[in-house]
Amino acid sequence: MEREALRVEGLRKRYGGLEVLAGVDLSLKEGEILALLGPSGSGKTTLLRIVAGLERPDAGRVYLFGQDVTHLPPERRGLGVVFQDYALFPHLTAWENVAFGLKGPRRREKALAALERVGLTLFKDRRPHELSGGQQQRVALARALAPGPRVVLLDEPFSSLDAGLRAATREEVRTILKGLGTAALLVTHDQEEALSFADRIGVLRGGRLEQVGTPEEVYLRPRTPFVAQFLGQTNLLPGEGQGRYARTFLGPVPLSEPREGPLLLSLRPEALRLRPPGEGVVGQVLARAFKGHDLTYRVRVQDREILVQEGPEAPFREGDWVGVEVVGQGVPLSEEKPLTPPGQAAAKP
Ligand SMILES: Nc1ncnc2c1ncn2[C@@H]1O[C@H](COP(=O)(O)OP(=O)(O)OP(=O)(O)O)[C@@H](O)[C@H]1O
Repeated sequence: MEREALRVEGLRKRYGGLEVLAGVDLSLKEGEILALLGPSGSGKTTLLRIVAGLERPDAGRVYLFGQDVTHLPPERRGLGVVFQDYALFPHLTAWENVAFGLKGPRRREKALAALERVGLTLFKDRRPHELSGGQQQRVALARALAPGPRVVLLDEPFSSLDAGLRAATREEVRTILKGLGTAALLVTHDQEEALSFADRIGVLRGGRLEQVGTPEEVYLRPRTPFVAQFLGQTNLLPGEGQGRYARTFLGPVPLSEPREGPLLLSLRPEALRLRPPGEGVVGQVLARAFKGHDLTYRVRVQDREILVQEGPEAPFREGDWVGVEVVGQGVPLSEEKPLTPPGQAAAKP
C-alpha cells in the first residue's frame, strides 16, 4: 500500500482581519505530485509556507510520513524547497550552491551527483549569472534534492522562464521527481502547468479547497462554476435536467451524469461546433480569435453569448449567421458556496 507522505488537517490562518486559510485538509501519497492551483491571494503560498515550517498555523496539524511536525522548525522537517526566485547565492558556483545545505565529508561528490541528475555536470563551475533561467532553476532543484528529501515543495518554480523553456523544464523536473520517487507539492496559478505537471490538482479559492482530483477529473468533471471557469474557458448554461439530457437554449445537451430538474451546466467550447445556417440552433458570430492550433468564436444565440472552439481552418467570420450544434457533454454543477467576505466569520448553519 502506498504510504502517505504529507497530510494537513484543518489548517487555518488569519492575517489581521483576513482569513487566508479557512480549514484545509489535504494529503499527498508517497511519490505523488500535487498542484495547488488558485487565483492570486487564494492562500496557496501560505499553505506551502506552513508545510515548510516558515509560518505557524492558527489551527490544524501537519504530518510528514505519519509524524506530527506542526511545531518542528523547518530544518528538522527534511523537506526540499524551491522558491520562485530560486534564491541561489550569486557568489557561489553551481556545485557550491548545491553543496551549501549538505553536511559531511562527501559534500562535493553528493553535489556533483545532484547536478548530474539535472543534466548540469558541464556547468558545475559557473556562477548563477553565467547560467540561463532554466539552468538556474535546475540548480535550485538539484540543491533541494541533494539531501534526499522525500517531499519537495515547489513555489511557482517555473514562472520566470519563458513559455518554451517552461514546458521543457517542467517535463524534465517531472521525470526527475518520478525517477526518484519524491513527492512534490507545487504552487501555481497556471492551469496548463497544473494539468500537465501534476498527478492531482487541488483548486483553492478564498482559503478553501473547492475540488481535489486528477487533472482529468477537475477539467472534465468540475463540481462548481468556479472550478469549471478557472480550468479553462467554458459556457455556463441554465437548463432543465430530464435524465440523461438537459433542455437548454442550445437544444438538448447530453449530460455526464443523469439529473432531473433545474440545473446549471458547464459546456466546454470544444463540446460545440459551428455549421452553416439551417443546421443546429441559429446564432451570429460576434468575434473570432485565431490561436494557431485552434480558433475560438464568440457567438450570440438568442440574447446570450457562447464560446465555440473550432479547428484553425473554420471559415466563419464576424457577422456571419451560423448554426450551433452540441457535439459533447455538459457537466451539471453544484451550487456555488458564497465566499465569506474578508474579516467576517462564516455564518453558522
Ligand atoms: N505575512 C503576511 N502578513 C499579512 N498578510 C499576508 C501575509 N502573507 C500573506 N498575506 C495575505 O494573505 C493572502 C494570501 O496570500 P498567499 O501568498 O498565500 O496567496 P497566493 O494564493 O499564494 O497568491 P499569489 O498567487 O499572488 O502568490 C493575500 O491576501 C496576502 O496579502
